[in-house]
Amino acid sequence: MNPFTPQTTPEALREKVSRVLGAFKHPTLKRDLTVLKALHHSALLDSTLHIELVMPFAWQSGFAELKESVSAELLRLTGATAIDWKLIHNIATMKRVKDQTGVSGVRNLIAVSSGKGGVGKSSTAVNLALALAAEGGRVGLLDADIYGPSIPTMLGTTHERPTSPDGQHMAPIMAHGLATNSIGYMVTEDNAMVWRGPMASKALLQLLTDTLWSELDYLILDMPPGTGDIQLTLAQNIPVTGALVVTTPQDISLADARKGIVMFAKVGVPVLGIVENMSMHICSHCGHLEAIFGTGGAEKLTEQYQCALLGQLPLHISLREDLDRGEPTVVSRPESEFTEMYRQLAGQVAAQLYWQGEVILTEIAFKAV
Ligand SMILES: Nc1ncnc2c1ncn2[C@@H]1O[C@H](COP(=O)(O)OP(=O)(O)OP(=O)(O)O)[C@@H](O)[C@H]1O
Repeated sequence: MNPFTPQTTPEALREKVSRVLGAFKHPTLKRDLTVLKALHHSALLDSTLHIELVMPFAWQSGFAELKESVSAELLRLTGATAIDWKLIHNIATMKRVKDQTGVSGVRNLIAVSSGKGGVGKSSTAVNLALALAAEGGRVGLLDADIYGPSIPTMLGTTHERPTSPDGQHMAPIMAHGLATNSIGYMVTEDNAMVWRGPMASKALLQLLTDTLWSELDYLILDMPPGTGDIQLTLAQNIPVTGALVVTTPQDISLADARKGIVMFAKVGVPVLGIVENMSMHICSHCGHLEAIFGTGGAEKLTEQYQCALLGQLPLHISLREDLDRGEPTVVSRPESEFTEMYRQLAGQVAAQLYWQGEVILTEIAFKAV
């Protein structure tokens, strides 16, 4: 036992640790760690301070910043010579649209949408899913973009085919640690193009419910682009927890993003916020920044609709090249500034989902095998 702290009781130690944790400020903490009851365990053993936190949303980056910011203060206050930190994620299941029953095994379903095609919705969905996993969540990705299922290409899984362990359900295809499924695994692109509205929506609902998702904290749904009947049907019938709208800063894209926000509002799906993709072009030769699609548009949109601007991603050739190779940036360049941006986005999405919603008790997950 450290000579400075022989008299520290477990209660007094907990109180000290709580006070320091409670003062920590972070963009993902709308209320502090003591309000969250995050401190699960603290003990001082052989001069080592053991701290165990339990968080209800994916928080690995926030945790790293916490350690960096408060460790010196904790060592000083407790007389410990080292800290053994532990973070456990027990991710909360949040209330869904109109109290719908969830998908078996899935705690939270996040729809990634866009008012128009080509703004980088699928790219965002893929990198966001991987970033949420890096932040500590168990994550799945469902490609619902029936007219252009690009997820298998982006994950390098185009040759995979789902298997069925019971002749009725599909086992998801695992890629870079994500549980995935896509209409692209089952039909060729030419076939997908002829699907009509009701058929497409039905196929997607089936894909969602007939996949044997393992226990997932977050299932990312890459929606078909646009705000037509299919999107409306999906938004109405899928037990979505929250939606993101991806846009570029360009006027036309913003006008469409606006339609997306209105569509989700109509069916009572909470919009977690806007993601601005291709905010700035970064030249791969000289690093020069250029606002090809204009600036400030998404900010205006978030002011108008009072929703959060969750992240701004640049337009950069390596982001596209990584996706074309089936090795998304978040996994192929984990130390890059782009990965950092996606991880920040993931942290914001996870936090926003938690703070904006209402926690429900996790249902006992049962698999229909
Ligand atoms: N930030 C970015 N930097 C560079 N390239 C990007 C970026 N975002 C997307 N792209 C590229 O732009 C193209 C279109 O992206 P993506 O398929 O994600 O768009 P989408 O909105 O999902 O399109 P659709 O609606 O047609 O499915 C892809 O080739 C992708 O690699």
